[in-house]
Amino acid sequence: MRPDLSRVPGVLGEIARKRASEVAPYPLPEPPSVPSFKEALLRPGLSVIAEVKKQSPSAGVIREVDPVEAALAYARGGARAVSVLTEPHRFGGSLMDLKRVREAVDLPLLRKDFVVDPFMLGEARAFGASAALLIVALLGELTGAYLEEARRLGLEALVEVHTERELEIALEAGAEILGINNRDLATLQIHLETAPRLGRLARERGYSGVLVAESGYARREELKALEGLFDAVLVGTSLMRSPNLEEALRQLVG
Ligand SMILES: O=C(O)c1ccccc1NCC(=O)[C@H](O)[C@H](O)COP(=O)(O)O
Repeated sequence: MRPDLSRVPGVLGEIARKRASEVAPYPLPEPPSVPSFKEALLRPGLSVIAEVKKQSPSAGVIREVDPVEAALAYARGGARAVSVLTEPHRFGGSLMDLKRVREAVDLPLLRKDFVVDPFMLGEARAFGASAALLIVALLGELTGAYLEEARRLGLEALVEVHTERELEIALEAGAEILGINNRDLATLQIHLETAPRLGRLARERGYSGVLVAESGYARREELKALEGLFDAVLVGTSLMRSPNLEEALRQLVG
């Protein structure tokens, strides 16, 4: 049940094909109990998923940081969930980061990686994630099958789209937590009107689940376009660039 990644363009394709080449199943530890990702995002007001992101293809090296320290600062600053990068080559993440953050904070954790094999879902659950990211641009028509496997494992899924076609696939697959990425993961270009546009379209198509806007947010006024439409926003780079993560988060959401 692996997607065909041969025609996935740009940076996204390079990262995904590398991750696919590395998947080698091994015995997984007993999964810990974890809090609900969805329930956390549905609390009143715009929820923030704060991302621990040491580096990225678009920003380069962002911050040398202990992921546990960053997650604790995010928790103090009011984050409702923490996204932990586990992709090692372009983001400097690891499953050990996820495990250590799980042991340090009570918030629900999102495994942020490029899931291209069902085994990566079992890893996410075993190392303490409440949810894993499923990128429709990678999984395509397999999105529904990966969603089913996640549910079987007791893992929630943030199903991420960037285009109208990907939105249709996500809705067809039965996504309950829908992420709309302002960033084109192939070209790295960011357009902040993407999330509101596709968020409105999702609601017009009858989607009543959780809506998450992702990427490119740095200032509170940029979040105004999300109010009344989105339940949550995922923010990484602008927080990680701030001298004080807790303060930056408080300023962002007030
Ligand atoms: O961030 C990148 O450069 C990137 C490149 C290729 C694939 C994915 C990438 N980022 C993943 C994300 O979407 C972001 O980490 C997340 O939405 C937070 O975005 P930001 O607040 O702009 O760091």
